[in-house]
Amino acid sequence: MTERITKVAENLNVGGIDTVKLAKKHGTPLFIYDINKVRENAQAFVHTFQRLGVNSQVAYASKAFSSIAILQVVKEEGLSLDVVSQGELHTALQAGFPTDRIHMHGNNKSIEELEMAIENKIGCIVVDNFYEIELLEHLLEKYNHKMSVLIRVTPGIEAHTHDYILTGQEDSKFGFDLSNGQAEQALMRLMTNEYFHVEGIHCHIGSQIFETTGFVMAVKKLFDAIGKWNKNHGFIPEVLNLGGGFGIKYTDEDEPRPLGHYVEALVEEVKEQANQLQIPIPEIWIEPGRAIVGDAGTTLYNIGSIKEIPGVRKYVSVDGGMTDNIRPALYNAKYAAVVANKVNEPLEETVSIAGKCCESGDMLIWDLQVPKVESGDILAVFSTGAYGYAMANHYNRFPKAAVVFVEDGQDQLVVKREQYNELTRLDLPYERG
Ligand SMILES: Cc1ncc(COP(=O)(O)O)c(C=O)c1O
Ligand SMILES: N[C@@H](CCCC[NH3+])C(=O)O
Repeated sequence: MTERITKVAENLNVGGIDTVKLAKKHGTPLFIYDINKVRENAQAFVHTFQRLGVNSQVAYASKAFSSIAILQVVKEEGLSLDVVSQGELHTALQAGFPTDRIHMHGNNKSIEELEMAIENKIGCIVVDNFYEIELLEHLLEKYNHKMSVLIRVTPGIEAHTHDYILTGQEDSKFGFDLSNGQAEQALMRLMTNEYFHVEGIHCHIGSQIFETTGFVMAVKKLFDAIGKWNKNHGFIPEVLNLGGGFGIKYTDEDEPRPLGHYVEALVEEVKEQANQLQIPIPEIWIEPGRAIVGDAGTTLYNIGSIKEIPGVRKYVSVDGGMTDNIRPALYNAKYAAVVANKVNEPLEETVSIAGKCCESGDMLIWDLQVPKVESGDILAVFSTGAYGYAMANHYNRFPKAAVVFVEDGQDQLVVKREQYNELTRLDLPYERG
């Protein structure tokens, strides 16, 4: 899939390391991240902004994969961070992430979450709804703290992606609607309260989007509003946060643009629109998650049972599934994979890769071309770095997989495999009477 994933001798090699050896050393299922690829993805965004001479922040959307180690890498690359919960903020603090570069999202932020954000003086809160404004009005006064905020708006854009990961359309649980005036009401309420510094506007149109058209349309819609708000309230945004959503390659059917291409399209449109309105070019922020870590991740599984139904299908079961990658079951997401210990062998058969959960829908890949597979082979599924470990669950009480980073020929365990006693650590015995 990437140039770093090479076929050396008989085995698949990722980041300079033989994946079959990694599977033996760390066990399976195993997430491996090619850290040089993470760095390369981050810099593709950062360098393009620098080349275009625009002030920017590239905030990693940590929902894609949050762990102390990955946030340390992201910090080293100079990115900012998007968190959507106390748990994600806690992880960021544990990783020593500079709090002034943390932005908080959420469509139902709790008092505790907001207090944690205020107490840690995070860089900004992306305000989502009127209930949140009310909570913040009380809390900021109580803490006597002035908070930088962005107003999250829904621009009414239907990007071309799966319905469940669309967010910019009018009928959405996120943000203030632009067309019905709610966004303007929110702006006025925030601008007239001394505890808020309204830095700008945020919008996110969805995830795994390839075309630049949706992003460009969103910028146009934002500037329509800015023009109006400028006239009505003298509002000039210092920041435009255009969210994440930049698509990556999962299979050969996907044709994403180079990451810098999305930045170029956004910057060009923002510059043009700002010039038309005769306002200074705002700082442009983006929030990629998938595009930073997605194609840097590969999952290794051990192949166990193989069931052939003559004339129908061959099911090849692996020792993970919807517990470590729920995306195929949830979004019908497609993945590419190879048998890691047989990468040089000719493709001989078509099989379907099943997970081990007690669900017929727990299928990772339908109709995959492979060499002759046998129990004990190692399957490597590509581009699992985003929303894989992050959405892992305990269905059927399977422990969570381990995560290993590979970089310059070295491997490092960064998230331990969960143990059975950890699965029951919150359980209390039943006591009658
Ligand atoms: C507000 C917001 N920002 C950023 C992201 C990251 O999206 P992606 O991982 O597709 O870049 C999401 C998720 O879709 C999001 O909801
Ligand atoms: N979790 C989703 C994307 C939604 C991202 C968060 N808004 C996925 O796996 O594709």
